[in-house]
Amino acid sequence: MSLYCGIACRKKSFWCYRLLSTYVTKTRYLFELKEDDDACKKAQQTGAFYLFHSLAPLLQKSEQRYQAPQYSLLELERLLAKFGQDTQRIEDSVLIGCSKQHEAWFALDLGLNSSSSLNASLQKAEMEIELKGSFTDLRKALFQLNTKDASLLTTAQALLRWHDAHQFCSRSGQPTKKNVAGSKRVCPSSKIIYYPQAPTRISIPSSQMAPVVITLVSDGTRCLLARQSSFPKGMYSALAGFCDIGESLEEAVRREVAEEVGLELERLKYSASQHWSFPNSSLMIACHASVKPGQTEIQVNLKELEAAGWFSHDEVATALRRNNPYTQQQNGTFWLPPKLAIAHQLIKEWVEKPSCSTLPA
Ligand SMILES: NC(=O)c1ccc[n+]([C@@H]2O[C@H](COP(=O)([O-])OP(=O)(O)OC[C@H]3O[C@@H](n4cnc5c(N)ncnc54)[C@H](O)[C@@H]3O)[C@@H](O)[C@H]2O)c1
Ligand SMILES: [Mg+2]
Repeated sequence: MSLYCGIACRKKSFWCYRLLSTYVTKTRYLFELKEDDDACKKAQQTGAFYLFHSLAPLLQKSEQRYQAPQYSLLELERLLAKFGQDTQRIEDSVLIGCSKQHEAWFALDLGLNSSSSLNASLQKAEMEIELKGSFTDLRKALFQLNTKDASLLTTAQALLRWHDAHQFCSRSGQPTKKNVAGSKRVCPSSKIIYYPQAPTRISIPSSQMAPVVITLVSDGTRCLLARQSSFPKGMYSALAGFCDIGESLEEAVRREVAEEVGLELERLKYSASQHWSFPNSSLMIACHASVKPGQTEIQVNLKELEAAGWFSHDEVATALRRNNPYTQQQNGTFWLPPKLAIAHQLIKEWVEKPSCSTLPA
């Protein structure tokens, strides 16, 4: 087993970006902004903002086409000042993506009640005159926008709507606070962390199921297994991760693999699903995926994983035969999740049919 305990070279950020594909570096850059408020605040300085009013995006017409204008932080601050608003309102913005060159994109709704500023929301008509555009119902706007803007604004609206609906903790009743990127909200009193989809974490049994993708990556002869520090000693599993709001399952699979081990997928194929209760209700959606031969160098994201590695067919088939690893665990022996876990089913499926035919990712 060639186990990479990933040497992440810290260069201003979590990883050095050499050798990683554009897609992987972009994914990891966004992961960093979601995890690090200071990094996200810094990204706002050079980023671009899309504007909404009561969940309707601002569109401007140029020639016969509509486009969604972007504003710099400075332009936004000037606009707010012009209408007597403090710049605190910018704290309501959410991270929605970035360019290949790592220009971060944010969305800000000027019409929803602000949880960061005491100012009232801005009047729609006045803003449209000032901005020479119109705040347009998103369903209508989707017919007028290019695919990139349509997808970005759909994610933006979902995130802005979620934050607007989760201003208070369902346990303490206290106001919740969003992180700079808007990838979560925390209640300072109950310490519950809310993620865009469902309330999660500690003690609040979620009435919803958070969608989670779990992927067994193969390079044709080996499969990729990983472990978190929270796993029982010696246990390795497939890569798993919560879907982000606005994401398709395929996008979530590709993003999670890029974030966690720095690999870009070539193909993926749905396998099965499972309800999973730990730590809260999740809907596990399991896939097989493959990487291009020769593009198999793992770069472990040490903020998420303790280790990851490629395991041969024989090693995994042997591990599957270990029926109760807790009693049989010897030093250096790795073992797999229990039969009940869909990770076990995925791995067993791969051992029985190593070349599960997969579809383009
Ligand atoms: N049934 C199985 O075979 C199996 C195998 C592996 C993992 N899992 C489950 O999959 C889930 C996701 O695995 P992971 O921890 O690698 O996820 P992950 O890779 O997304 O990392 C967890 C992080 O995601 C963030 N996050 C985003 N949305 C979240 C939400 N709705 N709830 C909680 N955290 C959220 C948090 O920052 C959290 O620390 C876990 O609950 C785990 O129990 C199940
Ligand atoms: Mg994970």
